[in-house]
Amino acid sequence: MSGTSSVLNPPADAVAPVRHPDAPAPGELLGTHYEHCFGCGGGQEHGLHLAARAGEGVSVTAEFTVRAAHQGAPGLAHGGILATALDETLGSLHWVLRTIAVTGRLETDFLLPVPVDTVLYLEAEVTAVHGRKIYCTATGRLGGPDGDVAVRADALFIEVKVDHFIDNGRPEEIRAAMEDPDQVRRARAFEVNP
Ligand SMILES: CCCCC/C=C\C/C=C\C/C=C\C/C=C\CCCC(=O)SCCNC(=O)CCNC(=O)[C@H](O)C(C)(C)COP(=O)(O)OP(=O)(O)OC[C@H]1O[C@@H](n2cnc3c(N)ncnc32)[C@H](O)[C@@H]1OP(=O)(O)O
Repeated sequence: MSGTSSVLNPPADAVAPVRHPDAPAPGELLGTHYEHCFGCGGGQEHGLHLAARAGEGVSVTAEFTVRAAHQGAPGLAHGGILATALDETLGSLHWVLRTIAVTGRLETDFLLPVPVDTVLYLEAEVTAVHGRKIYCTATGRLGGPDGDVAVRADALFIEVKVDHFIDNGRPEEIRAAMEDPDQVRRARAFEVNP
């Protein structure tokens, strides 16, 4: 069973997404956007350590290996962790658009159970853009990039300025991030007009 709510259908005057001319080349490893991100950061012991690469067009691919720390039922990945992997992959699209955006809505279908030690092969693409609204979709497959779809998602991301994080984040982490030249460089890499 699959159905998507109407707010995830782009309006008639939405436009096709445009790959930013300075986007990383297809196949290039994107790296983390924040060291302590649960999805992609190296600084989270039980995080997903998801490694994403730029794809063709406005797309990315990623791999996530399910670990024992990610269980819900015995030996199986927790659904929320799988939704996180989809959300993180979708979030990585913004390296290719060079836009900072946050998840507004994420709708997920869980089609197959995903065992511990499985590699989930993820792919995400932007389908349309309407003002600040970025419509996108993602799949997670088992056995290889062309394997059976185990999870999928449709999502709406909303473009924000870097001030979204500076104004809302806990001051101690924001201070540390702003004092880290690598972090400032990474945040700017998302912005077309930093
Ligand atoms: C130097 C220091 C650096 C520090 C920063 C470091 C790194 C930063 C770099 C990158 C990080 C980027 C992202 C993180 C990456 C990956 C993680 C995975 C992604 C996530 O995990 S990210 C976390 C979860 N995420 C949130 O934490 C969002 C909480 N939320 C809000 O902060 C607001 O809610 C917001 C901003 C979304 C909107 O607020 P807003 O006031 O700006 O805009 P507004 O409400 O007007 O919406 C504008 C148009 O979007 C439509 N719209 C909005 N929400 C909708 C919904 N849910 N469903 C349907 N339509 C929706 C409206 O209907 C309107 O549509 P229309 O224009 O047609 O009227």
